[in-house]
Amino acid sequence: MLSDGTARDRDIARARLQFLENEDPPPTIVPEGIRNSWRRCKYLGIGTDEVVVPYQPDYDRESRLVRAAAPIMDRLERALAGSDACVIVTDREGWVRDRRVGEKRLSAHLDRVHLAPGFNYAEQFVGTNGIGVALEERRPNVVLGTEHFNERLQNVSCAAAPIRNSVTGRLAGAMNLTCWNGPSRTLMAALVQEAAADIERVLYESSSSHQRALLEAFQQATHYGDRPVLCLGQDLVLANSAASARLTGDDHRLLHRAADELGHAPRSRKEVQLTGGTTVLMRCRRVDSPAGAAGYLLELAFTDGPSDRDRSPSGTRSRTGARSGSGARSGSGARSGSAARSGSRAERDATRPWPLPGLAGTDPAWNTVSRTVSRCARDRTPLLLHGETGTGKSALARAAHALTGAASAPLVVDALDPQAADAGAGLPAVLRAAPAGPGRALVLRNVDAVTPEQGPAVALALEAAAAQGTWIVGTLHRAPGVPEPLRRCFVEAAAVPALRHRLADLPALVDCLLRRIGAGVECAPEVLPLLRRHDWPGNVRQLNDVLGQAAAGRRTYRIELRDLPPFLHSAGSRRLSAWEASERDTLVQALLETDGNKLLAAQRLGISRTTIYRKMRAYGISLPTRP
Ligand SMILES: Nc1ncnc2c1ncn2[C@@H]1O[C@H](COP(=O)(O)OP(=O)(O)OP(=O)(O)O)[C@@H](O)[C@H]1O
Repeated sequence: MLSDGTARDRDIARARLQFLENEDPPPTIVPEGIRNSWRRCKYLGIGTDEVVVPYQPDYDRESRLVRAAAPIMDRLERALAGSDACVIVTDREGWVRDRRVGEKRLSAHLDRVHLAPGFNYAEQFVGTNGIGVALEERRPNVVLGTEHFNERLQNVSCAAAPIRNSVTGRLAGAMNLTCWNGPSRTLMAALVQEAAADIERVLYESSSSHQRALLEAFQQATHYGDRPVLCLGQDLVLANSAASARLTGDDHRLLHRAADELGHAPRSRKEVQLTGGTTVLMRCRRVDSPAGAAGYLLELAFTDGPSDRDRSPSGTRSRTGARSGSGARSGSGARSGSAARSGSRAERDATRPWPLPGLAGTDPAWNTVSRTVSRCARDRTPLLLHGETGTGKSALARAAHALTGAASAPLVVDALDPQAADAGAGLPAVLRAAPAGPGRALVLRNVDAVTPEQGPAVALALEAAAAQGTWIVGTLHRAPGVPEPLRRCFVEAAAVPALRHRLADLPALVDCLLRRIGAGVECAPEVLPLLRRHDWPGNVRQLNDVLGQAAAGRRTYRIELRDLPPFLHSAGSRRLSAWEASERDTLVQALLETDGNKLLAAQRLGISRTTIYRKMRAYGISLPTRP
């Protein structure tokens, strides 16, 4: 830890000022983690001289995290009594849940900068700080004095470490130690990491015996080698990277059903056809815990459709499916384990971004599908892309085709287009008329909408185009939907991940889509967390529409919470009637206009405050508190 006057502090302070005036921070002076955080802060337009953070005084003081952290916080409070140090625990969104301070002056200072229970210290509100960086980058870090983005935090230093739920692998919160500038940074970092590990251990011990049994079985099975392993419990899915890269959430359900059908045989094998058409041989073992059957451990061997890495140099054709871990939204914990240990080529490839022109994303499943589509475009391998609507199937084909240096864009034909789907020879005729030859690409959207009558003629037209060198791509929402005569037209298949399964890509996608919408349009910092809460059934297309409409109707230079459509402010899972949807929208509008003040909103709508609370609960409305 350095005192205010050290040369390093001065250099960092100077680099920060230059950075604020648009110079990139010199890597020799500013550590990489800090540089990256400063860039994120600048992108989000975070203030540098005022601490303005959301506050929610009503939170669960008995949450699992708070209970797990309590004995560790008690111990640290005793150890740090009278010292110039403070320990803080936050939840995974950065809300401060507990704080213990050694001495009064530091306590008063932290109150002034709102580093106190009920306030949110995520990076998107306060800028570079230990808690924010630990949660954003999911790793321990130290932020010293002038490295803080906000000037008001520069007379303290902090070390923080993420707290993970070791069963699900998910982030649970962060542990942070803050003190006046001065003490040794190594000690701070070591102390905070040890405390985070202790909380993780308590969390593990408080998990169910089913979950612990599954995790143990999973760890044993993945300890050696990198064969695909999947563990399925009632509320938990564990997959190593070799399995998660090739299975979708629907595949998990199929495999679960197949395992159930095997009954109670201690070890058995079964062949299962996955949603992408690939067949997998699963070896299944039931996992028991002291409380009964916990779930299944499946060791998988993909018996057809070798993946990228198995493709021989002589050009043997293959089928691939790609997707990252799954099911997190359906109430199951999902994690990818042993990626570091296994390190097969497919896994390493998945972590390497594969940028395509005009598209954003670096999620492993997105990287894998981008790489597959590019290879197919280069080799003219007919490809079937499946994934929910708006995930970017046509966009991928367009971008990969452009990357081959082709002069013309792909011709996109939609089998659902009434003209193409015309009962006469409509669709086959449209396909036959498409310009064909090397350098051309033909995308047939909604392949599954081709009628049985049209199927044979459409297959012939696609084969004829492919024979002339045209790259053929088919898109549809669910892989098994390809009608029989058309199956033979496609040599490879790949899954495009849903947006809710790659939410880490959200900031890059928002950035990319806003650039398309127009120069200078940006989002207020509190917008991204709200976008992250949504499921996005319409995927990137829906995100694009929401941003486009919000940008068109924005009242200031940037998109604010109140510019977003009301459905984003509510998290209800039930389908609403038209009347209910309109009631919810009116409620959200009133709350936004009164800055979340329920009393004012109730008065404005002529209803009681109790009613407004009840309706907010019923519709799942929770407006982030505005600073
Ligand atoms: N990774 C991405 N980066 C930027 N924009 C994207 C990305 N993925 C999709 N989009 C945009 O989202 C919109 C929808 O994409 P696209 O039409 O390719 O979806 P799709 O999966 O083919 O949909 P459908 O199944 O309905 O045909 C397009 O505007 C596209 O440019």
